[in-house]
Amino acid sequence: MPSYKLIYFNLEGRGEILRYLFSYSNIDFEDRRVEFADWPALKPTIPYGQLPVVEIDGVIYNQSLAIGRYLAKKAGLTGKSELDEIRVDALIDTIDDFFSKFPWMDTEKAKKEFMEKSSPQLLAYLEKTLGNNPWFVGDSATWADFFWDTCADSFESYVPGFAKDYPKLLALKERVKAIPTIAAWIKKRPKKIPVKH
Ligand SMILES: N[C@@H](CCC(=O)N[C@@H](CS)C(=O)NCC(=O)O)C(=O)O
Repeated sequence: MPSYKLIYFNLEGRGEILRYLFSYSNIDFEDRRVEFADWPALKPTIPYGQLPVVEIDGVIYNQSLAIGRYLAKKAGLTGKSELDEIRVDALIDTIDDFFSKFPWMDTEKAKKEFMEKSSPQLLAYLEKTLGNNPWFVGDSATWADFFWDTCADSFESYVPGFAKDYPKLLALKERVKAIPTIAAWIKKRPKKIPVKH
């Protein structure tokens, strides 16, 4: 088994999908959390100067979704057919587009306004895709379900209740969190630093 080290900030953010995927597959990984004060010195040593990265047997790989897809493939979480894989990737890319546009560093007001304006399109699409099924694609969980849960948790810490009108999407999050290996990870992970509102 290769040795895995995830390097990310002490946040859920873009690192948490990888922590979920490692945990789901019971793959041991070092969960290295970089302090913001140490980042300027570390940044030049990281390919493309951004986190997360994963070191596999001493070699650094970047881009969270490239790494996520590698782990999801190993776990059988990318979809059961080629067409299901398109559906899963489309969900991942759509949620990621939204995540990238979210004004993380802006004011609380700007975050709330962005959510009010832009989230209905995302949430309606996700709810329609889910329909009355337990998972977004096919009859079992995929990493798109996991990604929705981890990203929604990040949005929720800044704009509480942003998905309150979408009970099916909220129930999906609970379903992901109830998967035993994910539940075990959530129980042992470091507590989130509360966001000041
Ligand atoms: N597309 C990249 C985005 C990575 C990214 O934006 N990382 C941010 C944290 S979430 C970062 O490293 N910020 C610090 C910096 O750019 O100096 C990925 O998914 O890995």
